[in-house]
Amino acid sequence: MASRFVDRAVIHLAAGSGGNGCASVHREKFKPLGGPDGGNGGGGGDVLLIVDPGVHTLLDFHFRPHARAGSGKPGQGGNRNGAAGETLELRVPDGTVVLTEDGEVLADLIGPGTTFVAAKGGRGGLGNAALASRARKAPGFALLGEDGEERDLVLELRSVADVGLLGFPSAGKSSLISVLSAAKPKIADYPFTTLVPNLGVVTAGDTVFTMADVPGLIPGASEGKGLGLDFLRHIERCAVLVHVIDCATYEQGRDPVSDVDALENELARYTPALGGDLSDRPRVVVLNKIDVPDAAELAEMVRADLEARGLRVFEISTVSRKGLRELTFALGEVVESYRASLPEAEPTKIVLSPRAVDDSGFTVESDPDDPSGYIVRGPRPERWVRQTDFSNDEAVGYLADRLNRLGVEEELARMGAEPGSQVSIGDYRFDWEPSTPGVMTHLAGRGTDPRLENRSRVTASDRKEARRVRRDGEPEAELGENTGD
Ligand SMILES: Nc1nc2c(ncn2[C@@H]2O[C@H](COP(=O)(O)OP(=O)(O)OP(=O)(O)O)[C@@H](O)[C@H]2O)c(=O)[nH]1
Ligand SMILES: [Mg+2]
Repeated sequence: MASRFVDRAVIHLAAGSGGNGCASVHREKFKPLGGPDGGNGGGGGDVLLIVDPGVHTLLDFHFRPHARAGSGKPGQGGNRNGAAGETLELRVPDGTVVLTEDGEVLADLIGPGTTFVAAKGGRGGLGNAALASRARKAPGFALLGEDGEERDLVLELRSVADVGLLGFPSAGKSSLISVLSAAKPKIADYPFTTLVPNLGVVTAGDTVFTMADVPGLIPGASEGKGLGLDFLRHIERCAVLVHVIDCATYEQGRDPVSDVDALENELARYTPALGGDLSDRPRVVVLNKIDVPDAAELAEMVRADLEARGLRVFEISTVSRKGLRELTFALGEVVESYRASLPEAEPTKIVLSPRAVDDSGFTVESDPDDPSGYIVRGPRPERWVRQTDFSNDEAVGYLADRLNRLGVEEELARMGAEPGSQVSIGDYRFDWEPSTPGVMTHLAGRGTDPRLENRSRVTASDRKEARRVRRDGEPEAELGENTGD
């Protein structure tokens, strides 16, 4: 069969990069150096996964496993900020579980509209206007935009249904859902007809419940045989498990009791990724195909054996429709009492993001590969390094100021770093040149565009501005210290 199972997909996502900030100096006739006016780069677009009730499989992701959100535009002179990159919204079916490639569950997406930020767009870099401060009146640099996050994720579909039908291939699971609900799944006399779960809505008096027909199970499924685990995933969310047993099979070594044993054995060996335990789910046994005389006889024979195990047993035929009404109402009752036993439902989480919020910490360690080297780790130092244009001395000086303020220099000194020691942060390596804490921030040279150096005395334009402020009450560009954290 050429069909592929489409309830699992590996996807490769790239969020948009942030645009670079702009370093620009305002120019006007008679006022050639009017101050920094470089705008900020736009933020990169996120990649979002959003539950859409109109989407039922992960098929699209098989054909298009790569997705990229839009990048932010660079800032421009005249205080123009770059446009933000476009967010990419990927539509996934209800019940999609998001995992890392190592199998760690990141999110379980249930309920229409539930959204998961799968890859975060890079921040835009601040322009030199936003970087200006009292100590750094006209920065001759801007920050670089950050790369967007790139992630490889696994999507798995776990149907959200009240009742899960399980059974050997060709037992009649799809037939059963087709006679109990409006669902019209493919039914055929070859095994593994069903490759994706079919969902049906069943009405039993006042009770309405959903039923999932899942691919056929064979012994060894829990080790991946047949459709294996692809099948077993779907029952994780089902409140009630129904064994659909083919009483008319002539296959060697099979009979209703050993079929139930085989199914139970696979269930027992399966470890639900979402936690919990399948052994406590209520079970019902359906003996199918009793329109066939031999099957009816066999069903009658094994009923007592199965009931002795505490199982509720129903004899049915999806062809003659015998026993269907009784089965439907019994399932409705089991579903109702299971629902009543559940703790209060958690409200649907609308936006899920697994990332930690606190990014303020950092560590300094000696470099195992370099006896005189040190490695600085931490979200902020690493981000600041990525934002730095190393071809610009002023930008490098600004980075040093930031690291110093965070206490990185102090910690390096405490760890025994000396001038010239190799320090690695993220993908970058530096020769460490310690600055004396407290002194650097007063160095006028750093962070000031050399073209503006003679502005340390009060100029005509300063006086003019002061007059304007007295008149209008508002400075033209009073910029606080903005570090772009
Ligand atoms: N005689 C008889 N045949 C049935 C009955 N129910 C289903 N069948 C037949 O059994 C075969 C398999 O039925 P399906 O409903 O496709 O079985 P399934 O369990 O969904 O099979 P897979 O999807 O392959 O796992 C088909 O040829 C059906 O017509 C029944 O009550 N009586
Ligand atoms: Mg089927």
